[in-house]
Amino acid sequence: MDQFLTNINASTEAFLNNLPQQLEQGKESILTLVSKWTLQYQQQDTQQQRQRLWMTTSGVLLGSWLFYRVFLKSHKNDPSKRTNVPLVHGAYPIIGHTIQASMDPLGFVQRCREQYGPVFRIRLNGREFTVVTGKVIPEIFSLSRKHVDVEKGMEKILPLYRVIRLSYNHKQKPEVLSPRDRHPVMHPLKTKFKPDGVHVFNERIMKAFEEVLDDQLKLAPGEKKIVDPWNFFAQSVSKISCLCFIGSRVGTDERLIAAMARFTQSIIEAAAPLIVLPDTLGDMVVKRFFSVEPHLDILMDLIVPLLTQIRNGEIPDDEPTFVSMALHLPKNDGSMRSVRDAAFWFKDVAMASIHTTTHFTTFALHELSCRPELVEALRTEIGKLGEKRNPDDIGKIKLLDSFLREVLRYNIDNLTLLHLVVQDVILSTGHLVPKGALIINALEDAHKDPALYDENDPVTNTPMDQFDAYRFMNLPDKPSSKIGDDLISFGLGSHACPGRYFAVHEIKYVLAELLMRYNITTKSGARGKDINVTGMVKFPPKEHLVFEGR
Ligand code: HEM
Repeated sequence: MDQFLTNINASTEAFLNNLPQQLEQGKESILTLVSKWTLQYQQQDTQQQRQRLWMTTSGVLLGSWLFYRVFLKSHKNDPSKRTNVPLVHGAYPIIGHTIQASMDPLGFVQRCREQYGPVFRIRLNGREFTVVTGKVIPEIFSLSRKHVDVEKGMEKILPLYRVIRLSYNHKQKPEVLSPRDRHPVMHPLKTKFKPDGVHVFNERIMKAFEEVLDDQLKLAPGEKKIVDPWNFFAQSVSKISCLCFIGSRVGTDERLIAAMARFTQSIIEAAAPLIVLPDTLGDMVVKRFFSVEPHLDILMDLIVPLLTQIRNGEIPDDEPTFVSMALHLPKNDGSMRSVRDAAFWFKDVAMASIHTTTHFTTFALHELSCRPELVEALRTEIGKLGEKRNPDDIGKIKLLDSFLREVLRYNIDNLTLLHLVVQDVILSTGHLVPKGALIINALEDAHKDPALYDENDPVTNTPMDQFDAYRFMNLPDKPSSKIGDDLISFGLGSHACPGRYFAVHEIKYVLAELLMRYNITTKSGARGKDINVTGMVKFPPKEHLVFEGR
C-alpha cells in the first residue's frame, strides 16, 4: 500500500514538475492543429462539411483552452497556495460562488464576513478574489504602487484599455509617460476641477442641458412622455461633458456627443469576449466585431484640428477646457506633447466621467420617482432661488446635497475597485495576501454596516440599510463630494476620483432642473428593481419613467 501511495505521489510530482513543458507542448500541438485545420478547410468541398469541421475544431480549441485555464494555468504560480486567507466553503467547480453571490449579493458578503472574519477568499466567474471588508478597506487604498496596481486589477476583469489598444493602436498608440511627467489627465483635473474651480463651467452646463430639454423634453403642462432615463442621461451628460471638456467650437458636434454617450458602454460590451475567449480568438473577435475605432475616429477627427489651430495661434485659446489644459501641460523635459497625443487623452476622461455620472444620476432619479414628499421639499428649497438659478446656488442647497450623498452611499456596487497585488502584502489582520492575488472591496457592506460607526454618530439615526435623504442634512463636514471610510463611491487615497467636484456640481443642477419642470414617476409608483450582475456590480433599474410637464 505504502509503495502504491509513494508511486502515486511520485507520478503526481513528476506531472506537476513537467507542467510548464507540457503546456508549451500543448500550445505547439494546438498550433499544429490550427495549421492542419486550415489546410483541411481549404480542401473541403461542401459548405456542410466545412461547417462541421469548423464546429468540431472550435469545440476542440475552446475545450483545450478551458482545460488549460481552469486546471493547468491555475496551478502555475497559484497565489491561493501561499495565503492564509480563509477560502469560503461551498464553491462549485468552475463557477465557484457565483450562484450564491448573484442570488443575494450583500447577504452573501455579510454571511461570509460573520463566519470567516474581515478578509476571505471567494471564487466568482472562474476567478479567485480576496475580499476585504469594513476597516480593512482603507488600508488597501493606502497601499503604495509597489504593492498594488489598480489599473492592472481593473483590466483583469474588465480589459477596457485592451479594447482601446486592439481598436486603435494601428492609428494612434497611447502616449508613454515618464515617471517624472505630470499626468495630462490627473494634473488638469486635480488643479482646475477643484471645488472653487468648477464654477467656470456653470454657463456651459446650463446651456448644454437647456438644449437637451428643448430637444427631447418640451412638454406642455399635463403632457406626458415615457423616458428611458439611462439613455436620456447618457445623452445629457455627454453633451455637458463635450461642451465643458472640449469647448464650444467642437464640443457641440452631434456625432461626437452621440459617440461619447455610447463610448464606455461600447467598450464594456467589447470587453466581454476578451474575458471569456482565449487571447488570440478574443483579440480577433474584438477587432472584427466590437472595435471602438469609429468612436475614436470621430474624437480624433474633431479634436486634432481644433488643437492644431490653437497651437498655431489661428484661433484664440479663450475657453478653459480639459483638452487645451492637456495641450499646454509641458512634459518633464520642457517639450510639448503632440496635438494627437493631447487629443487622445480625452478618451480617458470620457471613459471615466460619462458612464459614472450617468449611472448615479439615473439612480438618483429612480430614488426621487417614488418619493413625492421629498420632491416637494426639494422644490421648496430650489424655488427659493427664483427663476434665475445656476449650478453654484443649487449646489448650496443642503437637502439636495444630503440626498445626493445618500444616493452615492446607498446605491454602491457590492464588490468593486480591484487591486492586483504585485508584491506580497501582510494586512493588519495578519493575513498574507500574496503576489498575483486580486483584492476586491466589499463596498456596499462597508457603507451599510452599523458596526463601523460609533453608536452616538448622528449618521446612524436611521438604520444604515435604509435610504434616508435627510441623513447628512445637519452634518456640514459630510458634503456629497467628501470621500472617507463611510463614502467610497469615488474611491479613496491617491486614486480617488479627481472629477468628483465637477460630477456633484453637474448632477445636482440637472436634478434640480428636472424637478422644477416635470413630475417624474414610475408607472407603478414603486421604485424599480436594480440589476445585479454576478453579485459584484449593480445597475439602475431598466424601468422607464413617466415625465409630465408642470
Ligand atoms: C458620479 C460620478 C463619478 C463617480 C461615482 C466616479 C467614481 C470614480 C471612482 C470610483 C474612481 C476610481 C478610484 C480608484 O480606482 O480607487 C474614479 C477615478 C477617476 N475618475 Fe471618477 N467618478 C465620477 C465622475 C468623474 C468625472 C465627472 C470625471 C472627470 C471630470 C472623473 C474622472 C476620473 C478619473 C480621471 C479617474 C482616474 C483616477 C486615477 O486613476 O487616479 N470622474 N472615479
